[in-house]
Amino acid sequence: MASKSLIEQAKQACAYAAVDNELKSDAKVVGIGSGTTVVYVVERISQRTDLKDTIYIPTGFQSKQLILQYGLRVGNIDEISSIDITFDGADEIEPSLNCIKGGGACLFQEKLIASMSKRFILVADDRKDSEILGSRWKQGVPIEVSPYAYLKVINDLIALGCQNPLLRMGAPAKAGPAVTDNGFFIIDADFGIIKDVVKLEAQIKALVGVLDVGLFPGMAEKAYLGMSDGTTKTLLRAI
Ligand SMILES: O=C[C@H](O)[C@H](O)[C@H](O)COP(=O)(O)O
Repeated sequence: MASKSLIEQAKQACAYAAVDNELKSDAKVVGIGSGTTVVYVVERISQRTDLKDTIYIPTGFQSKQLILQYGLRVGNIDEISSIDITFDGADEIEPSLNCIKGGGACLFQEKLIASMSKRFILVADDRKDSEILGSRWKQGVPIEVSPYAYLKVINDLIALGCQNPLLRMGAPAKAGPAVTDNGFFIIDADFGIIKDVVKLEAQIKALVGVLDVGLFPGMAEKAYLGMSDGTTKTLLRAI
């Protein structure tokens, strides 16, 4: 069997460390994010024998399939009012743990689950480690929009200072735009270096037609970063 690339090893290391250190035996409800790094979170959880009664709340189709694939209990967001802890990936993380998410077109359900969680823990390899948002993730801020409103939102984003907002396309897997788990489109909006994350998030969220934006300010408590030398670095949000 081919050995894992260094990046995959880094993802696995940070995910395993996050689960080992943060997931306590008394956790009743656990949120599971989306993307390639949380696969290792679920893999590690499935190796535990002390979490028999725990239910797992997915953040989208991939996340739900992952929970089922590992034989864990899927919970329904309609049946719970709070989540003990959520693990999720990120596309860029700055030292204060503000982050960009949505590179894989999942962001609204992720933000919803994060907002219901007592603790929100990020797992990522060190390509996501950044001094300031917008300096490493160059694809732009992902924004989930109603298909009916996408052109109006693109024009609004230009008025907000985005040079070239792009409607994300589904090629080669799908002709036409990428469609999210909620039946919405994604616009990638490059705002360059983002100095005021809170303000930009509020401005974009206020646009009619926007479901949510992949800026997550002030939500994560801790980030586990898998480094290329095999170690894991932990970042803690200053409160
Ligand atoms: O849309 C996708 C999600 O926000 C992911 O959590 C994010 O893109 C990070 O994914 P990955 O762990 O694959 O880098």
